[in-house]
Amino acid sequence: MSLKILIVEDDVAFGKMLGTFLDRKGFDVVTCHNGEQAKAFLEDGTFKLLITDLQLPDANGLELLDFSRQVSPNTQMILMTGYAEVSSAVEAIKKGALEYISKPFRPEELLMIIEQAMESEAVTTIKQKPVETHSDNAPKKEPAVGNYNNPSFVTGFSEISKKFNEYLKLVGPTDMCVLIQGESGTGKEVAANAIHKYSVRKDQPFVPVDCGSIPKEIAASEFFGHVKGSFTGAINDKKGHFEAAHKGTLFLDEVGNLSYENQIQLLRALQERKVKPVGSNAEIEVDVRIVSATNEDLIKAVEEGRFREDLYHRLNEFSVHIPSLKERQEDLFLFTEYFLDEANRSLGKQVLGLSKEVEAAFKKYAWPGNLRELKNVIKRSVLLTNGDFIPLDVIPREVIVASEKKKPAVDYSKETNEKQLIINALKETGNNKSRAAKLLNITRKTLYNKIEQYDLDL
Ligand SMILES: Nc1ncnc2c1ncn2[C@@H]1O[C@H](COP(=O)(O)OP(=O)(O)OP(=O)(O)O)[C@@H](O)[C@H]1O
Repeated sequence: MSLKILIVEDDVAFGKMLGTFLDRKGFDVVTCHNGEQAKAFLEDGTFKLLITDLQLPDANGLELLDFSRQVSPNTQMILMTGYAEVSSAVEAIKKGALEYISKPFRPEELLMIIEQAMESEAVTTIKQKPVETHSDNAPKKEPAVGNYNNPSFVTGFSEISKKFNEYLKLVGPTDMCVLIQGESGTGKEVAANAIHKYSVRKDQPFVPVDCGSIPKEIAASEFFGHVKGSFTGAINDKKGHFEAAHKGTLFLDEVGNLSYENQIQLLRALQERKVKPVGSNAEIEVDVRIVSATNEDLIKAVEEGRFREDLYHRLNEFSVHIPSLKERQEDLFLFTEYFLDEANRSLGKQVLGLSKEVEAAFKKYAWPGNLRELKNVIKRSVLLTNGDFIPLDVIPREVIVASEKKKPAVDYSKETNEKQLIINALKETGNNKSRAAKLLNITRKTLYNKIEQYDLDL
């Protein structure tokens, strides 16, 4: 007989993915989607482990915990929570839940908690059934589905990401010109789009313009349009980007690449809120919000006389620094999961996750190309992966070589600076107490005591 697990998850695809994963690992899994179904299963009294979402359409995980204690006292519980629900999770632990796991998480993390529980005999276990080998008749797996409110924008849960997203939300609804600064591939266009989506202009056009790729000779016609016959090649009237973005948002990417002459034209249009198409005498009024982005230091460009100071101040009514992937290291696996899901969907694949070796290499790599590089590496690897997990040999050489050069991770066993070590371990494990305790080489109970002793804010 194998260990019987009840999964309660209202996100049907995610529940199914977890169920399939654990089933393949040899557990006897039943998945349901609401509190009522869960209660009916629990009354049966045969489940050793209940893994439930905290928020269910008709119940709450804590309620299920109470219910389970009454009707099936031998059932242990793991709570799945959202980022902001840690206080309820702590309450659940106090009430006797075995552990909680913050979403989004990878199925392997859940497996680790289950295995630890089994090792510590918190869950009375009978041997698992043998793990299924891959066959063409194997049940189809659902791709991992994230838990994001907006399917195309991952906010991240590191402190720096939270702050950055807070800024986007605050400035979005205003009409301020925003300058987004950040390295290449960090998601500047995605952020500009988020600002647009947070504004009252959200149902109007969002027009992205790559200023780096417009030759300076035709920039005026690109921005302001032209009339037929105004220059050789102007065979028709053409609307410019300003007109196209009327009532919406114009996103000027790599704005630092505009020629000095184009900068003057742009400044004039912004000051007068009017544009004149090339070859026309008529001025057109435009109502456009400008969001621009740069990956160079524009202040330096101003100092060196390459960028006009007046335009810089005009564009920079509010500036936002977009963190590099290195700065938001804690979000690495959140983005990994998201891009994995995206790649699975676009390539028609069902890869479940990273192998342990790839996970370690990803952690050590510096990701100079940021999110774009991560996305590309994952898509390529998903394409080349035949099994459930991405193996090391499909990962680009540069990721492996660069990660091999790096020093090993911090040694958590040192007894100095205990509080900082605990903070680091919690950070490194995304606040997962079991894994943090393992890293620190202490029991989970000791870790909870230390958290209380040092008054660490969870
Ligand atoms: N928050 C996010 N959630 C999901 N995907 C993202 C996010 N940010 C960026 N991406 C993805 O990462 C890739 C790079 O993003 P984007 O093109 O916005 O970067 P960029 O900083 O504008 O790049 P460049 O400097 O080269 O213009 C895109 O494929 C985008 O979809």
